[in-house]
Amino acid sequence: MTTTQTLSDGAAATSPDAVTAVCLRGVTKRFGDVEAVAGIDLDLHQGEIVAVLGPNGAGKTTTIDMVLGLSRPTTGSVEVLGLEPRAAVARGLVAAVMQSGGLVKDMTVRETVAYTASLFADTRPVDDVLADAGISELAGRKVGACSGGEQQRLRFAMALLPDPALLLLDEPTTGMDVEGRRRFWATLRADAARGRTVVFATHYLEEADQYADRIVLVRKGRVVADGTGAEIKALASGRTVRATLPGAGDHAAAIGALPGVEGVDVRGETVVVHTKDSDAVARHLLDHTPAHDLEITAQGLEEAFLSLTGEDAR
Ligand SMILES: Nc1ncnc2c1ncn2[C@@H]1O[C@H](COP(=O)(O)OP(=O)(O)OP(=O)(O)O)[C@@H](O)[C@H]1O
Repeated sequence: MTTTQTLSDGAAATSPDAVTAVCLRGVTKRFGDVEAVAGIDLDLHQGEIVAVLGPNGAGKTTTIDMVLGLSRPTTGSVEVLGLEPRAAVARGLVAAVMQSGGLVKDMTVRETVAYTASLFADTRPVDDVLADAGISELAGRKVGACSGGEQQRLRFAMALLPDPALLLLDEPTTGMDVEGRRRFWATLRADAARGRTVVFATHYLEEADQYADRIVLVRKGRVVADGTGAEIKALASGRTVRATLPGAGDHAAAIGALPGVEGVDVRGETVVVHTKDSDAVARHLLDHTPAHDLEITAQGLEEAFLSLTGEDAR
């Protein structure tokens, strides 16, 4: 897939006159020979929970860094709530939870949050953000004694201090257990209902599908699909038809020419066909070849993701 597939306007929670939370226009970012972001146009709306989904090296972190004003695009423009990213951050409108760094092991959880609060002119009460992040009971614990998931929730508490209109999260639930994850998303969902825009980067279609209103799929620095979880899954709703086929090699070309067929693998006397129209393939195999023992399977979520972002994605 080389062109962006815009499947919905993603504006369900938005009134027509709402300010766009994040606006990217023709954004590229180069590091020497590497084009980490290769031309992204994107509008994210207030109150949306958006997953930026893509494999390693797709450009997710680079894009988030530009939205945070940590780096500037090579070309194009980034606006956050109508402002230049650094101006939006300086006003406390944007906060982020990144994967690592930013914590002092010898400080307690409460000291860490209180210290961060002291850096802002105006923040929410420390106890409130500890409670929202589900770590009130850990307040007196040294950061170094907290698990990875607990440290991630501590970063989340710190990010909630300025009550940001836009919250950016890079792999937010790494290390969290099931209950921690559930609480985390429940908090984010409640905040989004009050208008906070939440953008998170993830490798997992399942997490994106479960928690995001909208999934922006990136691959090699470009947006390759943009829509709800159901829409993204439908894009890759192919099936696999497997059959025993004596002389499979002689039939491969004809099978490959059938409508909807995306790939044909011949492994000895077994043929494996990836297709959007499994009925047509099954009909052809049974009517025009000596195929037998047909099996038709639907693609799982992870396969759908791989077929949209893999090397052979069209
Ligand atoms: N500071 C840098 N210098 C050189 N290359 C960089 C730099 N930062 C990122 N890259 C490259 O840009 C590309 C995109 O990286 P990025 O970290 O944005 O991907 P990602 O989608 O966040 O990946 P991951 O899921 O692995 O975190 C990669 O090829 C990466 O190696």
